[in-house]
Amino acid sequence: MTEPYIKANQLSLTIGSKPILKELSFELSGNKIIGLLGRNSAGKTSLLSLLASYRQSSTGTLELNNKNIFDNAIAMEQISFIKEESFEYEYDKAEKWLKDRKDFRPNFDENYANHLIKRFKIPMNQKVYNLSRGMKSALTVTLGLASRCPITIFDEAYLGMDAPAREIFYEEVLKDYMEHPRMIILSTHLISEMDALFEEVLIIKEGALLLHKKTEELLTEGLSITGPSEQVDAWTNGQMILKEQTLGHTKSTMVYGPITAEKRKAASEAGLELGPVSLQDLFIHLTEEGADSQ
Ligand SMILES: Nc1ncnc2c1ncn2[C@@H]1O[C@H](COP(=O)(O)OP(=O)(O)OP(=O)(O)O)[C@@H](O)[C@H]1O
Repeated sequence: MTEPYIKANQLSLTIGSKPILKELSFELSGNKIIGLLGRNSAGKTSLLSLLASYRQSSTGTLELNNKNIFDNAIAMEQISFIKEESFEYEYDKAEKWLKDRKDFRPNFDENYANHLIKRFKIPMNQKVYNLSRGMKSALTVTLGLASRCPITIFDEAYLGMDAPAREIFYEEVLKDYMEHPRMIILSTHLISEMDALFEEVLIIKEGALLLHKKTEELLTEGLSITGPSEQVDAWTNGQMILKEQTLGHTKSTMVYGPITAEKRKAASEAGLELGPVSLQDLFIHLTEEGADSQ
């Protein structure tokens, strides 16, 4: 199949009178791992539900390879949407649950599924509703990874897992993506553990798209600058300031936005210390009430 190309144009979702998603326009193309970041209630699940055709947008368009996604059987075959499930009424054993689903997934790799079952130690002879929350997550994640759909969406499906299990998940996402490239979209608000996975990120805030950038580019636009307060203030004047901390006469300020080579040179000439900012820090401060990106 050709590499996926998703285009959203002025995409909005209103439920009742509540605007949930507000005129989002973006393009996602090619095989890559994409992070969809947003605070609680930002609209991540709502956006992913539109992508997976679980919902129809109120206005705007959403296309896969230039065809409307909603009600499009071809698009449906190419998208796998994995989210945390409570499975309250899932009385089948885990092995039957997985078997019933794999038949609808043409790229499903049984050997790989078995490998994941062993790594996550999923008790496949137990009834699904009886599995622990972490094992339910591991089961859905196994389905998502082993299905090898051209567009695989994980909507915080790994939240129920403990730290070692999440580590396995991150390792497997990366390893399997390298061997079988596809578009993988991971939504999360737990960024520090996952930032190394994302080639690009979309950040949504209160239903609107705050930014969509390559992770590398985003990270070069965040900078912490430390030194004598007056000099730091002079240097950061005119920059978008995300955070300031002062200790005695020393100040550390986090800024965001394009920084010219001359400005960097001026900082080193003034003896100011420039340091990187993590994706998590950028996310926290860019999505704060009152903050606005450029
Ligand atoms: N069916 C619905 N009816 C009314 N409001 C809804 C419905 N579904 C979602 N919302 C609202 O839309 C907003 C976005 O919810 P959504 O689940 O998409 O956010 P999220 O970013 O995935 O949040 P979280 O990280 O907490 O899971 C929330 O305010 C939520 O209450």
